[in-house]
Amino acid sequence: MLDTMIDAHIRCLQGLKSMASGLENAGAAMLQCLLGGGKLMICGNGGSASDAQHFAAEIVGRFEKERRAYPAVALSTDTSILTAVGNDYGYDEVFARQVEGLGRPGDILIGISTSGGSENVVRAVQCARGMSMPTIGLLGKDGGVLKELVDRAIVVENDTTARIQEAHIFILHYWAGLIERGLIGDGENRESAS
Ligand SMILES: O=C(CO)[C@@H](O)[C@H](O)[C@H](O)[C@H](O)COP(=O)(O)O
Ligand SMILES: [Zn+2]
Repeated sequence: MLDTMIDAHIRCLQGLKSMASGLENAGAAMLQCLLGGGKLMICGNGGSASDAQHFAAEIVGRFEKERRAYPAVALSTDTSILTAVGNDYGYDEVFARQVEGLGRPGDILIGISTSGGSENVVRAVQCARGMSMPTIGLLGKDGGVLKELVDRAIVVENDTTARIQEAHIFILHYWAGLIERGLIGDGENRESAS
């Protein structure tokens, strides 16, 4: 069981090598957004909510280097907003409503969904598009409906949700490093103490 899982995990990550240019371009778009004064908004359900929060923490806090803070917000964190919007408008609206309230043109929305089909992520992307916010989908399986909806689709083509999630967090760490190196520039490239 463990051996099989490890082998499947490695195969899944190996598959990312063929996605190098798409991954780099999406990371560069996020870097330009932050350098231009925009913010990253990230949403997803369950494990993908955790991934959204993890990534936001690495942008607002830090990844590996000492630097100033940059703006990123995970849309799964405010329980008052989630319960109010979920209760009054339905769970499908919990992310879209926050995009409408917090998003500005020039921000980027990153929707994370292993199936590519979560309705609340779909609606958030539709809302962002209506507000001229570029959208990135970090997806799995065949990319689902979100693959056709987002400006940039990153699809981990695997059928196992856990393997997709493991690849997603790897990609988010790759992006965090790429973005951080771009934010710091060559001169101030200091390792953080911890
Ligand atoms: O972490 C896991 C499964 O590994 C679950 O919590 C999983 O994220 C949830 O079932 C999500 O609701 C799945 O949504 P999505 O990835 O299909 O958009
Ligand atoms: Zn999981």
